[in-house]
Amino acid sequence: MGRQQIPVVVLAGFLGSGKTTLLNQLLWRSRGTRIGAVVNDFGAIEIDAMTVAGQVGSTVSLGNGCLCCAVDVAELDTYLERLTRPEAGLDVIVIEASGLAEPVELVRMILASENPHIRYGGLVEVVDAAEYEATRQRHPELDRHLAAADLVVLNKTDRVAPAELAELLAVVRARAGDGAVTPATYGRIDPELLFDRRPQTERYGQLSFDDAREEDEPESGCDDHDDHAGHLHAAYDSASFTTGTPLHPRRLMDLLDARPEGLYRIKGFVDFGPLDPGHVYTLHAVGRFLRFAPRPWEPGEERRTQLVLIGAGIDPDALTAQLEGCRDEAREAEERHLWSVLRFVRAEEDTADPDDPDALRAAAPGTEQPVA
Ligand SMILES: Nc1nc2c(ncn2[C@@H]2O[C@H](COP(=O)(O)OP(=O)(O)OP(=O)(O)O)[C@@H](O)[C@H]2O)c(=O)[nH]1
Repeated sequence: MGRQQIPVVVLAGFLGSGKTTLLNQLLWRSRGTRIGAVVNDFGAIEIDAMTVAGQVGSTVSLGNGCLCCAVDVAELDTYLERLTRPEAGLDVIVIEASGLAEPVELVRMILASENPHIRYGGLVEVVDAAEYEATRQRHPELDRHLAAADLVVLNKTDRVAPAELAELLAVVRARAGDGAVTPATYGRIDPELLFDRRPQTERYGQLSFDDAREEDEPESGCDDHDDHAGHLHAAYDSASFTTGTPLHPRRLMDLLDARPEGLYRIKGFVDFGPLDPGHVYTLHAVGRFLRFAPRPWEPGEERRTQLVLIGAGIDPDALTAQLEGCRDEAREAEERHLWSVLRFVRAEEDTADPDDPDALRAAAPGTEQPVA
C-alpha cells in the first residue's frame, strides 16, 4: 500500500468534561505532528467546531447531534477519506464525540470503516473530577466507558481538594481496569500519550472487534435504531439561540442565576454590544459552574450571540423566549450591568496554556490548525 495508516483517536466524555479544551491543547502542543480534528456537536449551532483552535471551517464538523446518529459508517468514511488524502499530510485524526455520543458506538464505526489508510488509535475518555459522582449518578454507563477507554483523563483536578483527588484517582483507576489514567487540568496531557499508541494487533486497546460486535446494533443512523430511546441524548433536550442584537448583561445573569436544575450545559458566545465593543464573551456553564471568557472579535467576524443549551426536562421554547427577553433592543444596559458578568471571568483562559505561553506561537505553521 505504501502509505502509513493514520491512527484515529476517539475523544469522548460527558457534557462539559473538557473534551474541546483537551483537543485544543493537543492542537497547540502537537509541535510537528499534524492533527486532523473531527468535531461533533449536539445542538443546532456548532459551538465546539467554532471553539477548536478558533478555526471556523477548518474542522470537519458532523453536526446534527450525536455522531452515531448523524452518520452511518459510509458517511463517516466520507469524512475520513477527506482527512486521509496525502495532501492533508495528517499524522493523526482525533474525533471529538459530542458529550452525548456513545463512545463504544463510535469505536465500532471506526473499526468497521473500509478506509485502508486508517487504523483505530484508541479511546480517550475525559472525566470531570469535580462532577465525577454527579455524572455517575446521572449516567451509570460512565463505568462502562471507563472500562472501555485506553486512556482516562481525570480533568479539572484544580477543582478538587488534594486529599479528595488521591481518593478519586484510586477509584477511577480501579474502574478503568488496564486503561491508563492521567490527572489533568485544562486538558493538559502529553500528546505522546495518544500519538505513540499504535496498536497493531487484532485487539485494539481494550476494545476488540468482537467486543464491538457484541454491541449488536445496526450500522445505520438512529432512525433505524429500535432502542433509540436508550441512547444518551434521547433523555436530553436542547435549545439554540442566535441574535444579532446585543444582550443585556443583567437580564442574562438573572436568567443564568435562575437556570433550572436540569439545564446542565450552556455554551456559546455572547455579544454585549457597546458595553464592550472589542470583545465577544465565550460562555460555559456545566452544572452549577459558570464561566465567561472574553476574547477579541476576529477581524470581519459577525457580531452576534450564539448559544446552545442542553438539559434534561427543560422547556426549550420557554428558555428561548427567556433569551429573547435578554436582547437589549432599546440599548438600556449600562456599564455597571456588565460587572455581574465580569465576576465570572477568570484570569486563566479557556484555551490558552499559561504554563507554556509560547506554545501557540512556537507550533509549526499548520500544526495548530486542524485540516479539512
Ligand atoms: N476549572 C477547570 N475548568 C476546566 C478545565 N478543563 C476545562 N474546563 C472548563 O470546562 C468548561 C467545559 O469545557 P469544554 O472543553 O467545552 O467541555 P466539552 O467536554 O467539550 O463540553 P461539551 O462539548 O458540551 O460536551 C469550559 O469552561 C472549560 O474552560 C479544568 O481542568 N479546570
